Amino acid sequence: MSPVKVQKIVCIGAGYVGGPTCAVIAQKCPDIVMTIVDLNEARINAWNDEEYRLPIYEPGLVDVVRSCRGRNLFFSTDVDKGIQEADLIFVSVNTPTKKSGVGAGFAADLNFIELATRRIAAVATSNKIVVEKSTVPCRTAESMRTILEANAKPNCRFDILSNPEFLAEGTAINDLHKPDRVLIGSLQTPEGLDACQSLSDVYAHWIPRQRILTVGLWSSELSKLAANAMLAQRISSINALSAICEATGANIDEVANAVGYDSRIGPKFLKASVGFGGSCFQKDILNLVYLSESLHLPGVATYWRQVVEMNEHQKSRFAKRVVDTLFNTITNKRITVLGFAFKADTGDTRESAAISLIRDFLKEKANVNLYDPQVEESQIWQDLAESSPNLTLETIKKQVKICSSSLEACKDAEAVVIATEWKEFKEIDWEMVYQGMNKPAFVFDGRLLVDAEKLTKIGFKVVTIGRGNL
Ligand SMILES: NC(=O)c1ccc[n+]([C@@H]2O[C@H](COP(=O)([O-])OP(=O)(O)OC[C@H]3O[C@@H](n4cnc5c(N)ncnc54)[C@H](O)[C@@H]3O)[C@@H](O)[C@H]2O)c1
Ligand SMILES: O=c1ccn([C@@H]2O[C@H](COP(=O)(O)OP(=O)(O)O[C@H]3O[C@H](CO)[C@@H](O)[C@H](O)[C@H]3O)[C@@H](O)[C@H]2O)c(=O)[nH]1
Repeated sequence: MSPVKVQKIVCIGAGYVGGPTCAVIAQKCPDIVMTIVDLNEARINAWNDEEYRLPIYEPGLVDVVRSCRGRNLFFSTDVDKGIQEADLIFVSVNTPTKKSGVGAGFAADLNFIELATRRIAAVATSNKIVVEKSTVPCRTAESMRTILEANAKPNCRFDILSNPEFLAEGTAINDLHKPDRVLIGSLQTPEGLDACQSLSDVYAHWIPRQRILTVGLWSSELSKLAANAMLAQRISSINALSAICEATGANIDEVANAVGYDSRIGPKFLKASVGFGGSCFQKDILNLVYLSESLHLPGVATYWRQVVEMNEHQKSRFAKRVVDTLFNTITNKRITVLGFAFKADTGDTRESAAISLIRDFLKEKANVNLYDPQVEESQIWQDLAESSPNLTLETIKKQVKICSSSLEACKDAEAVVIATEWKEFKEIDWEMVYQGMNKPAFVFDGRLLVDAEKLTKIGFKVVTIGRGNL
């Protein structure tokens, strides 16, 4: 046998990973036909939208899709046809934290992976390379292989690879064009190594070979969880230090800068914040916690769990600081929350710190004005309803007003809380905001975004994460 030259790829799952990743593969590999399939018809329709109103907001994505959709990039709901025609299948479905049953609240829900795997086995009529793109617990590839082999048609073989994705939302296109590395895990058998070579050849269209790391399957799966756990751990560490700064008069930016100058530590991912969000960090760490417990390593599980607990503490600590500073009550006061996405340059709200903040403000019976430049209104109502199950949506809508600009949102407010680091919040006409607010006018900067000294000169009382009150 020799490595198969990949000509047709299907990606199952047209989400935040499948969409951008495979659009970039199509852009960089004009000799490969790429089809992205999904059961969600509305999502596929949006990917095919004539005006390019795509289902996710990601800078640069529209240009990539525009350059190859209809040429060698296709979006479809016909999952079976996609599977049958492809030589290589990416499985890029969601793997959320389990909500019930064994491991609820920690383990990854692998139901979507299993359904996609069973579908591949049921409809494939030729050999396939099956690539785990989703983030999964260590040894999931083994379960996939068992399912595929037990249901394979005669003369139909499956080789399984792990190829976790490391893109971050908001910078996905740049991350895909110039990744730090591409990781491919395979069985170390001749067939496994051939499959690995086939996928490496796809990436080698635009990524230098020395950045394509090939390892064993289980190392690849675990490396993805490890990378996210270590990134999140840095944020929890700097956030823990931000609490000490607030109590001592040290400045977290100065501390992070001084610490990050050490080349063994490095400057990235040391930005203190109101807490990390996103669909991955919390989910993947809890997954690691569950894995550690299943392996009878409770000390290891406790260590990683603390990274998530610190994050929860940071979010509630910040909400409490708002209440404490506003003279211990925010009942009936108008609080403006700027930003609802979990970070700038995305419309994604999964695990966004803003959701926890607003939930806490609603508990205190505050009125909230909210503005985010990208998040859809329907998504905001859904997130707020889910986070405050004891309140009816009608009550929430009485307390929360979604505004169409920062200026509108800040009008008549007692305090502005910056929850997401959108660049436009830095550039607001703060003089005008000040004039329209009740006095004393407070700004709570949960993202180290605005120039606190400048705002103080205007007249604001500025409270910044990781700094004592000015
Ligand atoms: N979002 C990120 O930035 C990111 C980055 C790296 C890795 N990941 C991982 O990648 C995976 C996908 O994440 P995402 O954010 O793209 O999820 P997502 O929810 O945006 O997309 C998953 C898609 O899969 C579809 N799907 C589920 N089961 C299906 C099936 N059987 N057949 C066809 N379609 C099916 C869903 O309809 C959905 O559209 C997860 O495991 C996640 O942890 C995510
Ligand atoms: O110094 C920092 C850096 C990030 N954040 C916050 O951390 C969260 C996650 O940010 P980021 O990692 O940039 O975005 P994600 O899209 O969640 O990407 C992470 O999760 C993905 C899914 O697994 C991985 O592929 C990426 O490598 C990994 O960075 C966001 O709320 C950020 O605001 C901070 O508070 N301080």
